[in-house]
Amino acid sequence: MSPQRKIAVLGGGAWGTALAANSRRAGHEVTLYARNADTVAEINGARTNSRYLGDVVLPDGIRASTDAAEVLDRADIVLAVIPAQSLGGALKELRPAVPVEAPVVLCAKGIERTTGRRMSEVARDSLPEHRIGILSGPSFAADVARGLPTAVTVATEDESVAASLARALSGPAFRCYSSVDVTGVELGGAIKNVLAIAAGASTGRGFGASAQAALITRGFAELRRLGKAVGARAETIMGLSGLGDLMLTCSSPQSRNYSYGLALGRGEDLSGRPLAEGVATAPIASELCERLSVKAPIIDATAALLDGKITIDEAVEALLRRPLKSED
Ligand SMILES: NC(=O)C1=CN([C@@H]2O[C@H](COP(=O)(O)OP(=O)(O)OC[C@H]3O[C@@H](n4cnc5c(N)ncnc54)[C@H](O)[C@@H]3O)[C@@H](O)[C@H]2O)C=CC1
Ligand SMILES: O=C(CO)COP(=O)(O)O
Repeated sequence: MSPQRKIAVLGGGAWGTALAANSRRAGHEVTLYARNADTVAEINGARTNSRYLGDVVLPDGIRASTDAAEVLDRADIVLAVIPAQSLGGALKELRPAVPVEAPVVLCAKGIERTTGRRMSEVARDSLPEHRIGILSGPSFAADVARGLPTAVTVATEDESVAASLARALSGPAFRCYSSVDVTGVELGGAIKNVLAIAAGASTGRGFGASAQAALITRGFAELRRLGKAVGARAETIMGLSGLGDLMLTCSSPQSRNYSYGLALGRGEDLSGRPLAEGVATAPIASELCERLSVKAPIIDATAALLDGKITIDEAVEALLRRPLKSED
């Protein structure tokens, strides 16, 4: 076990709470910042976060607060678990309270809709003096909060910082691999959400398991091409944060993105659903592919579908009618 550190978690949703539970099980002092006073009271009192994690009981000793400065005071490691589209603004606001020595590990999966920036680019702008890391991989919050076995990747540009973060964040059932490929790790997490919406929509519409497998595999080819274009390592795209997370997210209704796609495919009402990061990431991922001349028909079709420009039937028909080509 690594020496005890103080870990400050920013964000009191499903993933922030699950990572706080994991950090506590790994033996650290853990504080958690949530904006909602009821959430804070529930975590500190009943040791639950029922809105996001049902009846899962959290380990003893997590101290939640609505006071970000108190949570961040003397932190050795900061886990930023704020949704992708809010991350930049939140970090800018919190900047004076974030200790400069503490690496800031970003745990959101998305691309900023208005700028096309990946999470590390967003954070470097908001926190220019801090070391920035990414944590990503196949990991449902409910599984991690319950202490079920999980493996993820933690990346920073500095190899020794990545290794030290992986040691610190690994817990009894949570295994962190380290990486220096920040771009690759964050890209996989963002794109798999878009592809999960596509897979869910196809299945929800009744196109069957073969179509779903084809979408996942050809979607993965798009991720590989995009990864190459932005300088990600092929091994990373093949790893936990790429292929691993794609497999998980595209195959389980536990995923909010896959479930969003399922509901879309079934023609259900989409209002008031839980966070599905792929909805905001799809259009900007499609734009990014176009800008980089990366062929990404599934990402493009998902963006068009979400925008109401085409129906699922039209999207699938257009994908099937593309000129035949060699498999690459
Ligand atoms: N839930 C999961 O299984 C996993 C989620 N993630 C990623 O983690 C990120 C967060 O997801 P969840 O925690 O699951 O979402 P969630 O919807 O459960 O919670 C989001 C939390 O962020 C808070 N928040 C929003 N804007 C904020 C701001 N400006 N300042 C402070 N707090 C703010 C909300 O109040 C809420 O408590 C997403 O990017 C998601 O893709 C990654 C791995 C697993
Ligand atoms: O990122 C996740 C699993 O690794 C969680 O996926 P959803 O956000 O689709 O629930």
